[in-house]
Amino acid sequence: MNAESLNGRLLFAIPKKGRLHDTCLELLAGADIRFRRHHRLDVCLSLNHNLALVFLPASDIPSFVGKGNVDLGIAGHDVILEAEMQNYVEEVLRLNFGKCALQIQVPESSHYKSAADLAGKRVVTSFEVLAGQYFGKIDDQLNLVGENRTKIEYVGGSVEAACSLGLADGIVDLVESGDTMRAAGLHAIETILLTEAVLIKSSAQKHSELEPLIDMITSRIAGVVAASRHVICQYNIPRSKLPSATLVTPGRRAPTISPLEEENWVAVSSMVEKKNIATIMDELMKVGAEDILVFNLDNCRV
Ligand SMILES: Nc1ncnc2c1ncn2[C@@H]1O[C@H](COP(=O)(O)OP(=O)(O)OP(=O)(O)O)[C@@H](O)[C@H]1O
Ligand SMILES: O=P(O)(O)OC[C@H]1O[C@H](OP(=O)(O)OP(=O)(O)O)[C@H](O)[C@@H]1O
Repeated sequence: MNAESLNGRLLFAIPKKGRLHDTCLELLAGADIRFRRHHRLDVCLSLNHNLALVFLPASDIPSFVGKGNVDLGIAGHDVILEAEMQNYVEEVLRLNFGKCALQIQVPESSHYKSAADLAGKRVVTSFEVLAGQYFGKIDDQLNLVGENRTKIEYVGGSVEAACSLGLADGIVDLVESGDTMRAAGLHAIETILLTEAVLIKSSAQKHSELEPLIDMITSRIAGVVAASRHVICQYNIPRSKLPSATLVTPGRRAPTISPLEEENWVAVSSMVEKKNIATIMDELMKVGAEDILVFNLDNCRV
């Protein structure tokens, strides 16, 4: 492939490894963006759209999109803020994965109870901008100046080892399950930010001839994301109990109701949020539903 073969193509940046990579590939498959990635090659042409995928380090994607080097990308909300690209990229769609929290953590054995207790101490992090802004405000409130201000040290990884190595009094890092934090003998004392993966485009992208393709990709990915959040719930119920059941499963517009061969019984089918399904099934049983079945959705446009 040469540079000319990219001419006129939409460039779509995808994290090349790490936490977001696998789910991004699932989204591309769900959006029917086909490609063949050659071993060790980070740029590849789509086989069925006028676009090329660019596999980049997750933390570089906001700057590539913000500076207009690529048109579209998937990145954590956290790294957009860390790269200070929030005014240069537009967050088009929240993607409902890569959810975690940027938290201030200290050794469980320490006496630090809040970020203010750590002010003036040593904090190690890969998020020096966000940590710097957060502690900067606290330092200002406490009128700390010069050497007395909080010392933010950057490390590229293994942040959680910093306290036990004696390099830090506290750290700022991402937490999802909390396993990494607990394994390192740390606990969280404050949350700086909640984050998830987002689809981003360059703010300068408006009115480009690529806009229709961006809109189509956005709509396809939105469909895959919506499908992952929902299930189809189907059940049988006596017609007389339908009013209470449809309060439990109102559907997006309305539930689909079909007559059964058995007199006075109907089958109901309705889209519901996956996270509520257990409670919904409990409620449906209480109002007299039977034969409750739940199906995953592969894809949708809602
Ligand atoms: N434990 C986690 N659970 C969910 N999402 C996470 C988790 N850790 C990180 N993320 C999200 O994934 C993004 C990439 O994190 P990852 O740990 O893969 O980065 P990385 O290894 O530094 O990637 P790269 O080196 O390629 O930049 C983070 O910016 C965050 O948005
Ligand atoms: O709360 P948990 O579920 O344990 O997740 C938190 C860990 O996940 C991320 O690192 P990751 O495992 O992606 O690897 P990295 O440190 O190499 O970036 C993050 O930096 C934490 O170390």
